[in-house]
Amino acid sequence: MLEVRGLTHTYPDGHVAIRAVDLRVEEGTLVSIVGPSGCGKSTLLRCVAGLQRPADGEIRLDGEPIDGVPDGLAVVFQDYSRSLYPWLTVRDNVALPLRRRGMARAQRRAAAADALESVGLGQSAGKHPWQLSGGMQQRVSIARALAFRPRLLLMDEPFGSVDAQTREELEDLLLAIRGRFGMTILLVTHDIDESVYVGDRVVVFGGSPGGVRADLPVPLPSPREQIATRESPEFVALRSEVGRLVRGKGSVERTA
Ligand SMILES: Nc1ncnc2c1ncn2[C@@H]1O[C@H](COP(=O)(O)OP(=O)(O)OP(=O)(O)O)[C@@H](O)[C@H]1O
Repeated sequence: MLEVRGLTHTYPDGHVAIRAVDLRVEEGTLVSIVGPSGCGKSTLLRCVAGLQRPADGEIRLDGEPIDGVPDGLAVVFQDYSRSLYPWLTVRDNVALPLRRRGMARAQRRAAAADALESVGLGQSAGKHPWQLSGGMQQRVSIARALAFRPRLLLMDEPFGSVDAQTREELEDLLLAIRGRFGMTILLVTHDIDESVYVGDRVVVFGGSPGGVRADLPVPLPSPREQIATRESPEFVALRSEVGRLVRGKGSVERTA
């Protein structure tokens, strides 16, 4: 369980990016966070990741306060090209964080191979990132995050740099991974359709300073399917509602 209470973050220049954010996420839930540019989504994620210390409020993961980067947490950012080391093989990129955690060599290789298999890149372990397409490189970033079996996976626009078809493949990969590993996931996205398609809940952020405008359950059955799910009346209705809320129209509600 992830609990965020009264979270406020002020940058050193005095800018208050988020104010009094409350959020509770049950274990194994995938929460999509959407909202207009600049409303503080990444700020929230960086505070939860322990990468920046909030001015006020608290964040607890399974009851333990987050103060610094917690164990069992992995982050995937949009810019895979800067997060992978070009001089290392795909296998070594995935295994590197395991080495830093003191895992023995044989275990590292096995964990990296398993993680690469689970993102469909078992055959590419010996290649270098620059030999792979953008979508494949982002799969490597996801494999690296999965390799040490995080309890909490934070993703900041992870599919923002790939083409539309690859994006759909990665969305389905994310759902498959969540089904297999069962970790809690916070996914920041600009894409309203994506927020509904992958989410168990959609949290709409807005305002300045940013805060939670709405927290909506996603009443769509699983498994989801790119065409049938997106055509369903429930999907269409929720996507419209989220769209209105993101644009600052529609009633503010917290229903999840
Ligand atoms: N290091 C910083 N110093 C000062 N202000 C910052 C800093 N980083 C972000 N901000 C400001 O804080 C606010 C929230 O930024 P943040 O990046 O969290 O928003 P966001 O919702 O993730 O935006 P986007 O969707 O465009 O990525 C913005 O007004 C931004 O300009």
